[in-house]
Parts: sequence; C-alpha cells; structure tokens
Amino acid sequence: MRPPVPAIGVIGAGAVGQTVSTLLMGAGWCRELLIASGSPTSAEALVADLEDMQQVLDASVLVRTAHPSQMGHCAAVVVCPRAKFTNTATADVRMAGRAANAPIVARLAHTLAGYTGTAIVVTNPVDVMTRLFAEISGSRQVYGLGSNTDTARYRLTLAHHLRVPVDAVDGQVIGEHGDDAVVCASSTRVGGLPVAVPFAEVRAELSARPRRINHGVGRARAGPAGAVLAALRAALGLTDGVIELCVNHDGRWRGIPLRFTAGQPTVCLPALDHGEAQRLLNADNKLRTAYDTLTPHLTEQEANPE
Ligand SMILES: NC(=O)c1ccc[n+]([C@@H]2O[C@H](COP(=O)([O-])OP(=O)(O)OC[C@H]3O[C@@H](n4cnc5c(N)ncnc54)[C@H](O)[C@@H]3O)[C@@H](O)[C@H]2O)c1
Repeated sequence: MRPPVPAIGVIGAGAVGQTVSTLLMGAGWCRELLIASGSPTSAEALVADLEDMQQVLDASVLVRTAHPSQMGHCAAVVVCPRAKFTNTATADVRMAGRAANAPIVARLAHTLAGYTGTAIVVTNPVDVMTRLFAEISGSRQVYGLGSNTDTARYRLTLAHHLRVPVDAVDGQVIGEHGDDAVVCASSTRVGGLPVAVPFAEVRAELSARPRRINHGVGRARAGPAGAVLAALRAALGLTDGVIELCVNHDGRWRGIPLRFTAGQPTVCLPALDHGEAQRLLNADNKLRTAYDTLTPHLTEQEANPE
C-alpha cells in the first residue's frame, strides 16, 4: 500500500531529530523524509545512517538532505534545532534556551513563511518558540510539543504512587512546558474516581525525570520523539484522539488538550478549580512576558514578518 503522507521534513539532526527520523523510517507512513541540520555534515550523516536502516528493513521511505526552503511541499515539518550554548540554569531550565534558540527559530519561520502544512515545534522554551514560529511564518497549523510528555509523566508518577496500572489514571498537565506547568488535579480520575494528588511528589518528578534522563543518556529523546509521532498522526488525520499540544487558545499560547478528528483539532480543556485556573493565568502571564521581551535577542529582520 502507498504510504499516506507524501513527505515530512525534520529540521535539526540532534537527539530529537535523529529519533523522530528513525521512528518515521520504521513507521513507514511517509514516502519521503527530508533532513536539515545546523551543518551539512550532521544532516548527511543522519541521512546515511537512515539509508542503512532503510536497506536493512527494506523500508519504503526515501530519505535525503534538504534545506528548509525546500520543505514547503512537505505535509509536516518538525522544528527541533538547538543553538550551541551551555545551559547552567538550575530552575526554569527550558526558558534558559530562549535567547540562543529564538534567532534560529525566527530565521526558519521566515524561510517557511506562508507554510500551509503542519509544523510541530519542539525547540525550547517550546511555548515561546511555537508562538514565535507561528507569528513570523504566518502558518496556521503550528503545534508545540511539551504538555503531552508532561501528561505522560504525570500519569506514570501517579500510577507508581498509587500502585495502579497507568491505564487506570486519567489526568492532564497543561499550560507551560516548564516550571509553571499546571497539574489538573481536580479533574484527575483513577479508576473513574477522584483522587488526592501528591503534589509535591508529582512536581518533583516532573522536574527530576528529564534531568535523570539527561544525566543518564545525554538528552531526552524517546519520549519527545514518541510525542512528535503521536502529534503528527493526529494532525495529519491518520488517527483520532486527544493530545496535549501548545496552540493559540484565545490569544494565549499554552499547552492544552486537543481532540483531533480527521486532523481537525477541537479544544477540550478540563474543568479547573480556582487554584488551577489561577496557576494557568500565572503561566500565561509568564509566557507572554517571555515572548514580549524576546525582541532584544532578535535582529530587526528576524523579528519582523515580511
Ligand atoms: N518540547 C519538548 O518536549 C522537548 C523535549 C526534548 C528536547 N526539546 C528541545 O528540542 C531542541 C533539540 O533538542 P536536541 O536534544 O535534539 O538537541 P541537540 O543539541 O542534540 O541537536 C540540535 C541540532 O540542531 C541543529 N541545528 C543547530 N542550528 C540549526 C539550524 N539553524 N538549522 C537547523 N538545525 C540546526 C544542530 O546541528 C543539531 O543537530 C532543544 O531546544 C531541546 O531543549 C524539547
């Protein structure tokens, strides 16, 4: 059977880009994979590695390097570059990449101005970078990835704490993919029943888990790449379901649950209690300030859509 998706572009051939590309090669539902990176050497090396995989598996996916300007025809692009910088932050770790990553994301958004496919932004701080990419490119289907992984980590933590199977846990984390993420405890259900959420344990694990992964294997890759594939499948209409992604929701860019039906998203925000609503407002304000103060990190050309 002919793969349903013609082409997908992956921009950034690091830990996330490599894992996303490997998963896409294995999944076999796109015909062509286009790879761009910060250096021709890394893009070419990833393509060579993927070609080996393609031959060994007799996979049908073709892979080649391409400049982002050659990705306009792709059904989707995955935006996962990272600038070279040393992150010394001990709190708000993702936000620390703002100044370094913003010019790269802004330049890519200019390159892909008017893009009509689906863009999945991964680069941190993801909620800010998603908005930056969307506003400069003018692209209408831009989704940021983060709350979905937070939600997965929340469910795993709760299941472990309560000694229940993770399938029994239904609950979400929304807002910022960062220190001000909002745990939707009041709507969380375990086996269909409300539950006392151990906030301190959940918050500690949401912050410690990525650090442990980074410490042990260099960078988080499998979880985020899996989330990229889930987002692509939903946004490209290959599967229906709910996934937490960063979008422009009433003028605020934040992670929220979206129900995808045949590729069309509908917001399905859980009911929030007063404290959760306040925390979401705080996260919105923090993200807005982070966005509004990006300008000093961008040249005039990078900042302004043409
Ligand atoms: N949102 C999430 O849930 C999530 C999860 C994991 C990682 N991330 C973020 O994703 C980004 C990538 O992470 P990583 O671990 O793959 O980083 P990495 O350092 O392993 O790789 C970064 C890649 O970006 C490339 N690059 C640099 N400048 C580029 C440019 N101008 N154009 C194209 N490519 C360029 C580099 O050559 C490198 O291949 C980081 O910002 C990271 O914090 C987000």
